Amino acid sequence: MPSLWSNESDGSLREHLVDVVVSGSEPKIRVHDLTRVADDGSRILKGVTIDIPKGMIVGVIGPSGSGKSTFLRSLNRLWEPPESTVFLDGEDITNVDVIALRRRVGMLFQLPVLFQGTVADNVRYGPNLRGEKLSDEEVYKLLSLADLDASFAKKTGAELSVGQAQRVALARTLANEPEVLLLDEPTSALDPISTENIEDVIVKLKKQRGITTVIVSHSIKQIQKVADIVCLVVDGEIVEVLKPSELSHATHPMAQRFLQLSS
Ligand SMILES: Nc1ncnc2c1ncn2[C@@H]1O[C@H](COP(=O)(O)OP(=O)(O)OP(=O)(O)O)[C@@H](O)[C@H]1O
Repeated sequence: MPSLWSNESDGSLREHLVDVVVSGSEPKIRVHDLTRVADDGSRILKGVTIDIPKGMIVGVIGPSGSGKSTFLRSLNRLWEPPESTVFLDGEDITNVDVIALRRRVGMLFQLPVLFQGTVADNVRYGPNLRGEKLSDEEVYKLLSLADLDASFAKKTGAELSVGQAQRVALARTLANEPEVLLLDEPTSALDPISTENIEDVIVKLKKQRGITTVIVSHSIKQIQKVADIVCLVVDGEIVEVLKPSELSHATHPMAQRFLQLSS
């Protein structure tokens, strides 16, 4: 159960991480002993413990069915975690109003689902719910942040490619000014160029806005491109935390096998 701040069993891991972690600062997200038991008694997550530093991009990789999505969904209560297991800025998220939480912790899925209406309507959706009306300029700015030009504002979902729709979904999420982005295989349905666009935007958001990001991906290449640190999940546990450039150093046998097959 590695923590980014300390790892009793592996001093070298701590050394590896010292230069990417801002030592001493409060983590943006703290996950402590998070366990999920399925109805049949099997454990989907087994005591996951990790601190996610503010402003960092954390990649989550691992074999299919290892619990990556369940972990991600627990961070904004799409799956309700037990009390006192997930904290945002030190506050137990089960005590935070769920709508407010999901504004602060936005999420993007594998396939974008746009609401009826235009792209601009979609981008305005969240602010509208709060009684805020975004100007055209504000909509264009959000589209630009997601690498779409202003001409998209009037289009409808039916006129967009999946990659463009995913960027609209991202702009809609960004309209809520999230502090954290959860990305669940956000490019697995996209072509290589759309994939690159989204990857570039993820890195830009970190640099320009300091958004803390957790990205689940099956692409080692993608994780190496965008992530600052990588969590290897095997059978409901985070078995290793590594720098992207050091993935080949993974020691857990299943993690090694997964990495060999994926590279
Ligand atoms: N609501 C649920 N009820 C029971 N079991 C579930 C539920 N959701 C997920 N599981 C099981 O939990 C395990 C982990 O699922 P999860 O989707 O988190 O894995 P994953 O690592 O994201 O997989 P993939 O890479 O294939 O998306 C799987 O065995 C899955 O069948």
